[in-house]
Parts: sequence; structure tokens; C-alpha cells
Amino acid sequence: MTKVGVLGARGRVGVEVCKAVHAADDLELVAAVDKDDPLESLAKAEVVVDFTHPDVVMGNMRWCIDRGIHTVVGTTGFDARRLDQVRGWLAANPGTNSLIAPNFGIAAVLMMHFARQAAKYFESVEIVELHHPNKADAPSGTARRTAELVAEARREAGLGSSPDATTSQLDGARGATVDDVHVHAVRLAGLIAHQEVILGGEGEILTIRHDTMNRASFTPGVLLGVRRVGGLDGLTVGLEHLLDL
Ligand SMILES: NC(=O)C1=CN([C@@H]2O[C@H](COP(=O)(O)OP(=O)(O)OC[C@H]3O[C@@H](n4cnc5c(N)ncnc54)[C@H](OP(=O)(O)O)[C@@H]3O)[C@@H](O)[C@H]2O)C=CC1
Ligand SMILES: O=C(O)C1=N[C@H](C(=O)O)C[C@H](O)C1
Repeated sequence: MTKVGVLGARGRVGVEVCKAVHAADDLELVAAVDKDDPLESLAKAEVVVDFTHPDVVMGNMRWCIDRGIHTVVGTTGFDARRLDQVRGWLAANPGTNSLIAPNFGIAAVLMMHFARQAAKYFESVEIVELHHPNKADAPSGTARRTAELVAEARREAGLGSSPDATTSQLDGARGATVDDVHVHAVRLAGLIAHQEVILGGEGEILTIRHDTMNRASFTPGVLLGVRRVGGLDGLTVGLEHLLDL
């Protein structure tokens, strides 16, 4: 039995992760920790799952890694600087591994994969992500990662920026740019998590859309990460590395 701790255990995703760990025959939920609870109860865990908040996730990871506890992290807000910091902590604690994934939904991972595959065939691409209004960060971690993947594919194919003749605009009208890809964030009551990658070429549009219908959808990916993180090597970013894509 792998001993698992959950951080953010009373949150929207954390509740579902606790249920899934509890229901798994090969996993034991040894600690369910939320805001203001002492981290010490996580000390008996072999793997800690974090679905908290971008402002606190780095401190949580540091605490776990310094104690040799593997981490599976869904919390967003990671940029290159933060990832380098995590790599440094892992290097100082050999044998300890972390999996950080902007989206643990299998269909979301496929959506990102298909967007990367399609990117080289289209001169234009933009991303629209749509989320519930309680989300702290914009654009979403998934949209940021998708933009990076699409930009990588465009660079490899020798494509430049998407055509855009805009010379005057209201602030924000064209969204944020991530790696030269425009990303638009909608926050709306009734939504959970959704994304469209819109690719345009001569006389054709391809739209790749993903919809999250409930938060239990993240748990098969999280459990896969929990089961596999011990066999990874240092830091792994993205669930796609654990899938046979
Ligand atoms: N990678 C993925 O597949 C997914 C990632 N996410 C990301 O996961 C994160 C959490 O999302 P969600 O569950 O919707 O958010 P919630 O706000 O519902 O849950 C976060 C929980 O963490 C608690 N918390 C805050 N600070 C701490 C702390 N220092 N230690 C322990 N717990 C703490 C919060 O308490 P309080 O409310 O009192 O502040 C809350 O209960 C976000 O960054 C989100 O973007 C979400 C869905 C899927
Ligand atoms: O906050 C959320 O809800 C979600 N966050 C992740 C993100 O920022 O990409 C994953 C999913 O979109 C849900």
C-alpha cells in the first residue's frame, strides 16, 4: 500500500482526490490537510498530492521534497523560474521525484497533444479558455502549456507570428500573449473548465475543444501520477509523459 497525503483536501479538487485515494485498493490516505492544518501530519506519506493555490504551492513542495516525499502537483502558477527552483530542491534530495501537470484530465492532455500536432499546418492559432469565476489565475495553466506546445511546433515548422493587422485596441481586447500565441480567458458562473484551440488556414478552420464536466475527471490522472511518481527521475512536467501517446 502506498501512503498518500492530500494538500488542499477540502477544496473542489482535493475532495475528489481524497475519495479516489480512499477507494483505491493499493493506496492508503494517511493525511488530508487543508489551510491552517499542520503540515507535520504529512510526514508519514510516501506521496503528497497538492491541489491548493499558486501562492502556497512552492512552500508545500519544498516542505515535502526536503523530507524525501514524492509530490504530485495539480496546482497551477508554474513558470520557468519556479520549475528551476523545484529542480534545485530535487537535486539536493536525490531519489525524490515530482510530477507537475497543468491538467490531469486524460482528454485535456489529448487536446493539448492534438493541438501541438495540428499547429504546423495552420498560419493562425488562438486559444480561448473558459473557467468558473472562482479561479485565481488567468490564463489557466492548461492554456499556458497549450500555447507553449503550439508555439514550439510553429517554431519547428518555421512559422512566424499569426497574421494580425490590429493597430488600435482597447487594453486586453486581443487577450494575453503566451509565447506569441494569443490566449483569451473567460470567467463565467456555470462553467467548470473548458478550452478551445482555434486553428485557421486558407478557407478552413479547425477547432479542438475540451470540456471538463466534473472534477472527478481529474482523479484517474492523479492516481496514475501517484502510482508512477516514485519511478520517475527528478522533475516531470505534464501527464503526457506517463501516457503512451
Ligand atoms: N492540474 C489539474 O488537473 C487541475 C488543477 N487545478 C488547480 O488546482 C488548484 C486548486 O483548485 P481548486 O480545487 O479548484 O481550488 P479550491 O480553492 O477549491 O481548493 C484549494 C484548497 O486548498 C486550500 N488551501 C489554501 N492554502 C492552503 C495551504 N497553505 N495548505 C493547504 N491547503 C490550502 C484552500 O483553502 P481555502 O479555501 O480556505 O483558502 C482550499 O480548500 C488551482 O491552482 C487550480 O487551477 C484545478 C483543477 C484541475
Ligand atoms: O482552476 C481550475 O478549475 C482548473 N485549473 C487548471 C488550469 O488552470 O489549467 C486545470 C483545469 O483547467 C481546471
